[in-house]
Amino acid sequence: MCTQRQRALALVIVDVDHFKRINDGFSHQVGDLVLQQIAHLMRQSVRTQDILARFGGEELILLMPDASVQTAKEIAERMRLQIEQHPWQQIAEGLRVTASFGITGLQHSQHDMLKRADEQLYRAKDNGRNSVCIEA
Ligand SMILES: Nc1nc2c(ncn2[C@@H]2O[C@H](COP(=O)(O)OP(=O)(O)OP(=O)(O)O)[C@@H](O)[C@H]2O)c(=O)[nH]1
Repeated sequence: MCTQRQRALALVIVDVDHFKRINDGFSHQVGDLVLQQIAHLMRQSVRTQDILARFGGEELILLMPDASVQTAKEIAERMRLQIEQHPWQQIAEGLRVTASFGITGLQHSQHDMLKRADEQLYRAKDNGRNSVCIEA
């Protein structure tokens, strides 16, 4: 019989809060700058083995090999704070930006990870946004 040790993997989905309001209230160009800056801030906090990619319009996805959901949560919490505290007014006066995070991991199940991370993201949005939710 063959056995294989299951490695850890965490999946994080990040969605900018009220992004439509940013586009409508400032401009599409400001919206684009916000997305670029968030990707830049996140890249500073990821490890070399992590994969950060754009996923659809205003969403980013982060794949973290060998990370538990708990580790991913700590890193996501740091990113959330960095985004909240970034001096956005340097891009446009009055601009404030937050993001919501949904996280799941292989430790729960290998099935439907994207769907499950997305469910956590929606929980974060429901909790008032600017928050990190993990699969319990
Ligand atoms: N500037 C810019 N806007 C984009 C891009 N891709 C998607 N969008 C916009 O992102 C907005 C996404 O809005 P919604 O999905 O309604 O959600 P939201 O306003 O972010 O609100 P919540 O997710 O509920 O907090 C839409 O208005 C899209 O037009 C892009 O590349 N650049």
